Amino acid sequence: MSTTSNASPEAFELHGVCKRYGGVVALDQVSLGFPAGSATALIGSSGSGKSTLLRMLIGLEWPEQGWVKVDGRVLEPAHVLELRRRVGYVIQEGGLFPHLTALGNLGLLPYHLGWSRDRIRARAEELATLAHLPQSALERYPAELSGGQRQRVALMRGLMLNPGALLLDEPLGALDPIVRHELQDELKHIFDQLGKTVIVVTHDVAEAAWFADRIVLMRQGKVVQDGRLEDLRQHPVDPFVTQFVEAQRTLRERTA
Ligand SMILES: Nc1ncnc2c1ncn2[C@@H]1O[C@H](COP(=O)(O)OP(=O)(O)OP(=O)(O)O)[C@@H](O)[C@H]1O
Repeated sequence: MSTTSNASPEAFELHGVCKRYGGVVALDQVSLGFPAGSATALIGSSGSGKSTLLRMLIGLEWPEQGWVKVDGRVLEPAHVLELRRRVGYVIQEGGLFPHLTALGNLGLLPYHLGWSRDRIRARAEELATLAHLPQSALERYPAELSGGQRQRVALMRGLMLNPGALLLDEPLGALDPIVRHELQDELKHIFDQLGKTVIVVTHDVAEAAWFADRIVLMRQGKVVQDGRLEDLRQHPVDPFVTQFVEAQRTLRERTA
C-alpha cells in the first residue's frame, strides 16, 4: 500500500536535474518535490544553485539532464506563458520597470491579458491593503518609493493574478534589518492566509525557519540536507550543515 496516498500532489518536482554554465556546475543531479500548499526555504552559500533551481521551475532555465514537472506535467517551452500566469515570481529588489508607476507595474500583465483598468485598480487596491502599502503609493514611480515599499509592490505584482504558487528569490535581501523584520512578519502572515505553494530563497537561516517548516540546504549544486531546522541542528548529515547553521547563529549571539 502506498504511504503517500494522502499526501498533497507535487506542485513542482525536479528529477535528476543537471545544469552547467560553461565549466561551472550550477545544479548537479537535483531531485526534489514541493507539495501543493507547502512552504519550503532554499538556503545555501552563494553560488550553490538556489536561484538556478527557482528559475528552472518557471522556465527561465532548462535542465541539461533530468526533468521538471509542474502540477504533474513535464515542463516544456510551450507551457511557459501559461505557467507565468499561475506562478508568481518575485526577485530581490523587485525588478520593477522604472518608467511605470507602481500601478502601471502591477497592471502590465493583467492588461495584456485583457483586464479592464477598473479591475486592475480594484485588485491593486485590495493587494495594497494586504501588503500594507499606502494606496497613494500606487501612483508613484519606483524611484519615489522606499526599498520596503518597492519590495511590497514586487510581491503584489507576483500576486496580481492570484497564482497558486509563489517563488521568491531573496525577496528581502536588499532591505535594512528593521524593514526586513517587519516584512518577514507580513510575508509570513500573507503565506499563512493565502495557503499557496511557497518556495523562498534566502541566505538567512532564521528567516528560512520563520517562513517554512522545511529547509533545503544546498552546496555546489547539490542538496546537502532537506528537513526541519531542528533536523539540521540535531542530526546534520555533513559537517557543512553544522558549519552553515552555526556560522549564522554565532553571528547572532555575538551581536546580541
Ligand atoms: N547566466 C549565468 N551564466 C553563467 N554562470 C551562471 C549563470 N547563472 C548562474 N551561474 C553560475 O551558476 C552557479 C549557481 O548560481 P546561482 O545564482 O543559482 O546560485 P545561488 O545559490 O542562487 O547564489 P546567490 O546566493 O549568490 O544568489 C554560480 O556559480 C553562478 O556563478
